[in-house]
Amino acid sequence: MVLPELWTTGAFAYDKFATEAEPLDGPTYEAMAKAASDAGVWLHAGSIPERAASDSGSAAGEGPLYNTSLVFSPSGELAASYRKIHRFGFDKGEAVLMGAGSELVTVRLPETTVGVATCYDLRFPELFRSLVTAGAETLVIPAGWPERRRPHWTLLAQARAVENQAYVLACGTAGTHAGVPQAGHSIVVDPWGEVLAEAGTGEEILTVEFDPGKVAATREQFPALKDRVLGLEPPRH
Ligand SMILES: NC(=O)CCC(=O)C(=O)O
Repeated sequence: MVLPELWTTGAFAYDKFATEAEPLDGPTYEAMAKAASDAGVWLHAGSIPERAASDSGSAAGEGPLYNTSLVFSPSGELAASYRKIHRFGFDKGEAVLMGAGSELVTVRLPETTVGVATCYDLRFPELFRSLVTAGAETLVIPAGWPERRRPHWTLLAQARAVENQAYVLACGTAGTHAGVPQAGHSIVVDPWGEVLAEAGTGEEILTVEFDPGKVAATREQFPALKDRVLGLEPPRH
């Protein structure tokens, strides 16, 4: 199960990031750990505004903020957390308010290895290539993507699937966040680039069954990933 980005505050509700921020193991962590174990499922619980502990040991609440995703196992254990690496700089909000993550995160499930990214990360193919190099076969992307740029959302989700020969599960917010209409349109794309399921603009539960073995089969039948040329030099002039 996958939830969207910053659903506890609203993706574009910059004024709420600091006031609604939680430590990693705060109330949302508790509720989502219980939800995962009650349902007995792997749960990517979307992201929260995380208030990290202060390095300097000063009073609680003064550490940096991060846009942090949480992934729980079916027993309710935290399997992984991921701090969004590419902050949305367009209107300064996130890039000013949040710190940047610096670590790639993959999670081994029994059926597939998941690579984790968040929203704006979708625009940066090198992140996904690094995740695939680290073993990812399924790319999971919670997002708060605006309706205004919905064509980019579906195009980029398909592009990341095709170029990496991986499943893409991208879950977007619905409704209006701080005056910005959201795209919704959560989407599941297979390693060949075919859209297996796509939601509408409104709130919706999207259910899809997929074959994790299709990643290896696609990579074997059409081995484009093996033909990469790495380490190209910049032009000399
Ligand atoms: N929440 C986000 O990262 C917004 C990204 C976005 O609107 C875009 O890339 O376009």
